[in-house]
Amino acid sequence: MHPETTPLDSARADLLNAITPRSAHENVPLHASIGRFAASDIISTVNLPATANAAVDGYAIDAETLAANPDHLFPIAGQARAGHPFTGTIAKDEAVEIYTGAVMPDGVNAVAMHEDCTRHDNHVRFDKMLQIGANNRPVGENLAVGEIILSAGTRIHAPMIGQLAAAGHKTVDVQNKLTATMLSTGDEIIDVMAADNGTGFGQIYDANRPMLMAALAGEALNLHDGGIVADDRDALANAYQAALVHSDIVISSGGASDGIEDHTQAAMKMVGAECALWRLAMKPGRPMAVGRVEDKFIFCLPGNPVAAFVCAKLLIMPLLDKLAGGIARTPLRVTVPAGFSHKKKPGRAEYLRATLQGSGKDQQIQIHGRRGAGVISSLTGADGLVEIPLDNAGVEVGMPLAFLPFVERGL
Ligand SMILES: Nc1nc2c(c(=O)[nH]1)N[C@H]1C(S)=C(S)[C@@H](COP(=O)(O)OP(=O)(O)OC[C@H]3O[C@@H](n4cnc5c(N)ncnc54)[C@H](O)[C@@H]3O)O[C@H]1N2
Ligand code: MOO
Repeated sequence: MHPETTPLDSARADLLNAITPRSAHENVPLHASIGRFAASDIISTVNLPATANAAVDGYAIDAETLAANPDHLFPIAGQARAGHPFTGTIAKDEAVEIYTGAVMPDGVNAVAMHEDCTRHDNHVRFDKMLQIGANNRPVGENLAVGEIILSAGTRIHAPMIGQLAAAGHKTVDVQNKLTATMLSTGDEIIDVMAADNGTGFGQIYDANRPMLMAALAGEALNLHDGGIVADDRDALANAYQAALVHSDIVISSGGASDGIEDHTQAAMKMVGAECALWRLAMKPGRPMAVGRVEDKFIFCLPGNPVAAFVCAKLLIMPLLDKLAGGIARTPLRVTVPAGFSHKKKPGRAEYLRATLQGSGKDQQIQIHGRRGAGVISSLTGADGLVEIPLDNAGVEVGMPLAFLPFVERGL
């Protein structure tokens, strides 16, 4: 008998609903706000640019004077460079030599590129007509007073840091980091960093903890290394309990299923966790479990490394966003035709590792690597995941499917 499973979307939605976001926040220097969640709206108190300025190198004039006198040889009244504004006065029939980024002086309203002008000593003739406002960047073109620079809950990325710096913000009010402990379970698992003599018969190196800690490293988390715990329910319960003292979340991998050596369910009970989810209708990732202890969460990832990685990305990351006071991210889904066929029974969504091949109309999704849930090499070199929906009974070439890109191939 197959146990009940929950579709990923409804599991994620229910868990998101069950989360009360943390509200503590702190002020951090601008450069340290990368990857953090804005704690409040930041409204611009400035116009950017603050003054109209030239968008090209050339000559600034009054466009109406030029329209009335196309052949006029404009005397050059002076020079305006970025950081060196022209502060003199300009008569209607005069021009200013101007460079990109220089403040537009009073009395001119358009800039001609020098390629479109003919210079005669200290005069210039314009070879083309100009519209008022041509080649100048108006006040507030980038950002106007009163506009939102950043909404509360937004995850701060590099362009936002650029915009905040441009608007004069030295610090940002961000949500506090969550604290998480990552541990691996299994009698067969040994720590690659601590092993002097390789693996013994039947032993394997811990791949999940280094991989998952690396995957979560940029996620506004204080990450603690909870080490490796034996296949023993008391040891696992003790490890959960110890981690819960200082962590908002505990993430374990392995022992999530219900074999004789799978102790996560029992250990969660022992620490008083209420089972908020057990078993997802997806492959890989079926044994995934989530327990809740007051406002803290225990995430029990399946032991198979690909299953652990996929569950961390698709289920845990959005939950962490919300828990940290941010807007839960929804992965980008791009619909692309399948370049492969695949047999599958309805009732379980599948997330296969994939690459995008070809371009334009010929772009197709191809399966990357071998298929098992333990095959880490299917993740290395993949561009992303392809989702084969739960109800789908198989894939034929040309069938449109959702492709979920990994960040490594995003910009
Ligand atoms: N009778 C059934 N057997 C299994 C089922 C099932 O429904 N009925 N589910 C299968 C699925 S699906 C998965 S996924 C696995 C996961 O189960 P567990 O979470 O209990 O994982 P383990 O048994 O502990 O380990 C599975 C596999 O992964 C290796 N592993 C574990 N931890 C690590 C680590 N830190 N680094 C590298 N590799 C790790 C472990 O050695 C096993 O090979 O269960 C299926 N079985
Ligand atoms: O669904 Mo398992 O999670 O095949 O690896």
